[in-house]
Amino acid sequence: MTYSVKEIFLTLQGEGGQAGRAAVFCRFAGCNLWTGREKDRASAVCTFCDTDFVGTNGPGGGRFKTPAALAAAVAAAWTGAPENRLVVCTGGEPLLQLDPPLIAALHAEGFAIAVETNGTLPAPEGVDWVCVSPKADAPVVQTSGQELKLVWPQAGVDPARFEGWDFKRFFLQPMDGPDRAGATQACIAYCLAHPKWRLSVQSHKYLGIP
Ligand SMILES: C[S@@+](CC[C@H](N)C(=O)[O-])C[C@H]1O[C@@H](n2cnc3c(N)ncnc32)[C@H](O)[C@@H]1O
Ligand SMILES: Nc1nc2[nH]cc(C(=O)O)c2c(=O)[nH]1
Ligand code: SF4
Ligand SMILES: [Mg+2]
Repeated sequence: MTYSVKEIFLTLQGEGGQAGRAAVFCRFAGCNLWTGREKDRASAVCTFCDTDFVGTNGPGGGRFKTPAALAAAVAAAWTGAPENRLVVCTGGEPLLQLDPPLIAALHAEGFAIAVETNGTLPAPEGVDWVCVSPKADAPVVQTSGQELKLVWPQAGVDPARFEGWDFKRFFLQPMDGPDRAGATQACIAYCLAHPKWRLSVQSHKYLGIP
């Protein structure tokens, strides 16, 4: 298949349990919960998205005709020493496009593969790190993985809803937007009262890195 990619860039993972780790981000174009157009935001299933995932015109983006071509572009973005290579497949919704041939090609380039997903599609075999971030009005089918990272507060979502799911760690990530400061205070208070949950700050936004 042809893969549509918005952008490919090297940075530090800013969020969750691998925060601080160097990674190539492969941001796939398109999402099943929002068109990405502002005029559709209010009527979308997911209304708080902080990301431009429309089109293939970002740095390193494009349409890749083969898994090997996309894996080579990811490898070319890795400029550090060869060990501990990590690619974070995000989007948009990466599980609309990440398929077994691409997983094989990324592994062949020496990468561990992480995904950031809304959980509405099953993760294929072979993904090394699954981060599910549930959205209030979108049924989740991927209820296991390395981390569950809930953007919070989300109207009508009690974190306790997810506590029986099969994840190694549970994170609350303050919702960025007009009241990020208030969301951060609410997440801190929740984690102090419910120590199953840890705080995930979007550290890249404070550091001024991508
Ligand atoms: C842009 S999404 C792409 C991956 C996938 N579609 C998903 O939602 O998990 C990447 C991460 O950013 C989180 N995110 C999106 N908008 C956010 C916001 N306004 N504040 C905090 N986190 C946000 C998502 O929940 C997800 O964990
Ligand atoms: N540095 C950095 N870390 C991230 N972790 C998840 C991100 C995403 O947009 O999926 C992201 C991102 O966009 N930048
Ligand atoms: S599911 Fe993810 S990519 Fe899609 S609109 Fe929501 S946060 Fe953005
Ligand atoms: Mg982001």
